[in-house]
Amino acid sequence: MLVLNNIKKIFFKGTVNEKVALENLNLNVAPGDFVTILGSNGAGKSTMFNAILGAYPVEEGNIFLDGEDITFKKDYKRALDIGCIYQDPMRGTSPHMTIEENLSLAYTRKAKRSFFAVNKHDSAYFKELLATLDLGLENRMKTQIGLLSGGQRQAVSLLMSTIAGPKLLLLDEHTAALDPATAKKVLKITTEIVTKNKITTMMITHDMNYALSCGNRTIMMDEGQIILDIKGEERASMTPEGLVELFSAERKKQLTNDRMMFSMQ
Ligand SMILES: Nc1ncnc2c1ncn2[C@@H]1O[C@H](COP(=O)(O)OP(=O)(O)OP(=O)(O)O)[C@@H](O)[C@H]1O
Repeated sequence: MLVLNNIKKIFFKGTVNEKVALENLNLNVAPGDFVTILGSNGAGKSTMFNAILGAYPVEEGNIFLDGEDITFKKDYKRALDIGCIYQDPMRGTSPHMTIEENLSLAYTRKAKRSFFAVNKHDSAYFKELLATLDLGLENRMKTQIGLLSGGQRQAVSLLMSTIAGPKLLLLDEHTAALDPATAKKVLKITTEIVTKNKITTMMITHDMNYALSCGNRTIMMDEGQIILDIKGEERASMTPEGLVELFSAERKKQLTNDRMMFSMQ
């Protein structure tokens, strides 16, 4: 459902600061896949997401979503089909609007309905959705979202990003700024939401354990390319240590000398 075909992205092209961030990047994600993405700092993970989102044009290659070539499609049009949640809980929500107003904005955007006030029917639906988070937020629907904790905000962001049924959900280290217990809870909620709604998902993480425990496929990036792609039985029996060894062998380098920053809590 998502195909990346020979993607190349260069920053500061033709200058002394030229940086090839993605090169020969190929990926084929099947409908319903939940792909976790690992890689060292600067490997190109966020750049890949930005290329999919249309934040900037790519130098070479094509991007297909559900068979449609979206390579030259405007970012705001892609946003109707692709949800994204970032590390910073402040991003993606309107802090001075209430929880229910934020949900309503996300809900009505794709339906091309005007946003005036939250109607009773929608309000009941939002309450039901919030209750599934099990954070008590269904009783705080009139609370400004800026007053919520980081974890609560990320949980609401998950609802906002999935409420209009996106084709693809991109999670860019969306639990990295949360304490370990909250991160675990938000990941549990993430898995529940994407599984229930059958949303094709890609999640960047630096945590090897989460990379293997969430989703059905793990890819590892290095220098703008995918160097490992693990799924099925191989993944089911994979350990974080095994991943490190595989990565190490692939790069023919020892990870101790590497810039990789993986936590193995
Ligand atoms: N907007 C930009 N302008 C210039 N260079 C950029 C830009 N975005 C990314 N880069 C460069 O492209 C390379 C890949 O960066 P990217 O942010 O995709 O890495 P990453 O794998 O997401 O790393 P991290 O784990 O640290 O977030 C890096 O060398 C980075 O400095």
